[in-house]
Amino acid sequence: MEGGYNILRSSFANKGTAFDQDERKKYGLRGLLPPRTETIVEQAERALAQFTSFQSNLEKYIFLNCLRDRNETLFFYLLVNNLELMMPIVYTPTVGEACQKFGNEFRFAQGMYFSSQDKGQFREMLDNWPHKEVDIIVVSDGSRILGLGDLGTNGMGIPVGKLQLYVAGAGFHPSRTLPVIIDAGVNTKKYLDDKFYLGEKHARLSDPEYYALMEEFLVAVYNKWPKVLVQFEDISNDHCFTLLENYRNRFLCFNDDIQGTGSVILAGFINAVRATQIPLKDHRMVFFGAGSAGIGVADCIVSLMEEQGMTKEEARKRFWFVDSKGLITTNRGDELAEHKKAYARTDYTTQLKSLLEVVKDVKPTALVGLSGIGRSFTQEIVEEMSKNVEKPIVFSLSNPTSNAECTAEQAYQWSEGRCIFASGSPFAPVEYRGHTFVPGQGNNMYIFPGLGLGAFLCQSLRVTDEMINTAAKTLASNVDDAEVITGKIYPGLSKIREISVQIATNVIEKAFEQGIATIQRPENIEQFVRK
Ligand SMILES: O=C([O-])CC(=O)C(=O)O
Ligand SMILES: [Mg+2]
Repeated sequence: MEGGYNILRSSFANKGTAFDQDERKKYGLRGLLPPRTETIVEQAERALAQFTSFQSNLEKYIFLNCLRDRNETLFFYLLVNNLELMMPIVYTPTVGEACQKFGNEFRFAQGMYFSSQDKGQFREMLDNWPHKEVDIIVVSDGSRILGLGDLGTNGMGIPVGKLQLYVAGAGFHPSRTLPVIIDAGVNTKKYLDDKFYLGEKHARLSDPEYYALMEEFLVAVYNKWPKVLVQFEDISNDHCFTLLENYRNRFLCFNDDIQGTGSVILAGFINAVRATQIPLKDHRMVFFGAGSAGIGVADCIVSLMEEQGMTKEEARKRFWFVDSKGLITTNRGDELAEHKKAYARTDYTTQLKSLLEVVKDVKPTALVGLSGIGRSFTQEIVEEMSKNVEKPIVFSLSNPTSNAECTAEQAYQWSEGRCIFASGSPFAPVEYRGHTFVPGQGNNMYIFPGLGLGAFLCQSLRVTDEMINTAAKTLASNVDDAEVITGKIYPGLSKIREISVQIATNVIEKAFEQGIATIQRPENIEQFVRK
């Protein structure tokens, strides 16, 4: 096949009806398109009408990704101009359903896949990627997709969705983004038995085999694209902390669930502290869920407490972590996973087995859910908590919506409209006793596009805790005092591109301050970012 037809079949080159008459002559497109030339505004109007005509969110998701497969330019134009409407489709929560049904709904491949069958050949395989330059990679092994568990290769929707936000939220070029799945097996029986499942059908690899695969992948990637930024995403707790420790000082990389979520919740917490007017050092925080996100968030809050003069030990004592076995203590008789040890309480002789018992005992100012267990903040728990504080902070952060620890409506009702609420997945505004509450979305989507852009643009040697802390403060400062008093702790989503500029600018400043930016210092960093 030759000429114009190939252009129409390439999602990057294709402009569809927007090719003008001169272009149609030049590229051999005459006769291959309906006669009238349209502007992208007209094309987008039609695409929006088509999007709206679908009933289910999953159909809308499929429509958008198929549109992208035909015409990247139109897809991103539509997304950027309808971000608030389409974010819950291309991203959380619909992307979760799309991952669960990935094998059933598969139409065409996006991104790249590497499995144990390909061992020793990763570097060579990278040369099959059609684009010369890659600036950013999001890589998952599908082992902990949102709060949905081990989805194996079906998890590809997450790297794809995150990178769409890197483009829409921070201006990365679509052709320079690469979504990746490392297929290391799957432990979910449903997928092993599913005839439409597209990953390798075996149990997950042993640790040595797994780490060898990851090592081969990262070495291959940095050999081919030395400047690339790698974001680790939705990797289970047994591996994600080790991977981050192994690679954070070796390559330019970060883990979005530990550090991105940590940063975004720190931002929300900074503003919740402003709203409650209780000093940071006096907060008592009960965390339900001690995985990547829970520990990542606590570490970020601890770093802010240290900055304000507390020692690490004092700061960590303000946290009470609860997991499936109850309050995490040093003496409860089980072998604690390494990442939980720093937050294990040493001051309990009786074992508190349930979240309710812990809330009764601790009388927390903040209750933070990153457990992946839907509706685990019961009426009794939220009411109990609300007895003791005027403005209880209730963060129900697990994704997608079905896994939120409680809904926005429940939190406002059970706290009699007093709580400062945020969730990981979006909730609609809630009417309660004549008042409209707009729940904040404490989702790492506010942080990773700007953080990644800043770290990549200045070619930082690594992503430091200070850069992550700076990103959080920048996000927090986007809500003013008058808004904070009403319980609004995150800015509106429509501001996301502007926020990404600010975050990237401040992250670059920080990298220069720390002496780890490797480009020549631009005269005006903000203008450099905007360009
Ligand atoms: O993807 C999201 O919405 C946030 C996130 O990283 C997760 O839940 O794992
Ligand atoms: Mg994630």
